[in-house]
Amino acid sequence: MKIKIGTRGSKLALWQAYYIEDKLKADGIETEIVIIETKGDKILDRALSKIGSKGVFTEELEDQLRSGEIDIAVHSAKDLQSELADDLELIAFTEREKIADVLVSFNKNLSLGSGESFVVGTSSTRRVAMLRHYYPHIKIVDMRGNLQTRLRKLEEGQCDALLLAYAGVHRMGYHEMIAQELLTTQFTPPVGQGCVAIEAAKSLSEEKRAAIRNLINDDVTEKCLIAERAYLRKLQGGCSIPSFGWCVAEEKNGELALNMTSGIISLDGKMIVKKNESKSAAEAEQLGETLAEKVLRSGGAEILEGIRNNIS
Ligand SMILES: NCc1[nH]cc(CCC(=O)O)c1CC(=O)O
Repeated sequence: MKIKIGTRGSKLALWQAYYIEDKLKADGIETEIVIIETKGDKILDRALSKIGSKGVFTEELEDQLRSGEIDIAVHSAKDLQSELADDLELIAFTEREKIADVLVSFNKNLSLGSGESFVVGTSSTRRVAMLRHYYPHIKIVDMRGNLQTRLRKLEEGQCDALLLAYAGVHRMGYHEMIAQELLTTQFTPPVGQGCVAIEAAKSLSEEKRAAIRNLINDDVTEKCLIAERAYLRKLQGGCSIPSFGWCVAEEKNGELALNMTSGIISLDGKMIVKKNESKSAAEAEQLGETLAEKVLRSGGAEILEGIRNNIS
């Protein structure tokens, strides 16, 4: 059996693809990595929220899944749309690593809470809004591009620090530049952060599908991701909406219990809705949906409408 692994060409994407490849190879499966450039990789001069359309980082990969050019596509779970086309599915989720956001800088003494004002580069609407909400004295500059591009901009002095996901920083080996790990109570992560997901066409052979699931999937992470993605789907927020959703699993009396915190924040950081709820792992999907309903009912719908008017 040979499994063809499709991936974007960024260093982070390649790290993830090799990570998956290693797990398959360890079981004697033959693999091939196919690098595919997406629209999101090509267009670097516009804010992502302005390119706007769904799937700018996934469309080309999905076309090749359908044609059988590749068997699986490897993604950061965070970058995936909440709804996939009917002929595609997510067949595995890797065990999640630390989900926090981190402040990365050449100056390790920087801290958001110090009261000192400095310039943070980020392009994530969620991070911008949370900075405005919790740390209004911080100046923000828009910073797109892959991790290496952003670090170069940091080096050139376009900002004093970057706000990034620990997972990416760790995978790229920039660990020692972490000045501060942010509190998850403030910077609650977005749906999927820290997890690698495997996408496949439903037409993939059962033999391959089973082998991949068996070697890659972490059952506990999968439950959490099902809840988180149900939240995102019900909220109808794309990846450019500053929503967040983080589900944690815990063994309780021999049963897996899920606890999830999710919400949405206005772009200016002035309004934030955050809700928490628990359910059994068997009700993962309902957990996400219930939370979305709660968030929407408690002011989330108004925030979402404001954001839509602003972005379009
Ligand atoms: N949107 C870019 C992106 N997609 C996945 C990661 C990091 C890895 C992860 O969260 O799994 C990053 C970089 C970042 O947000 O700092």
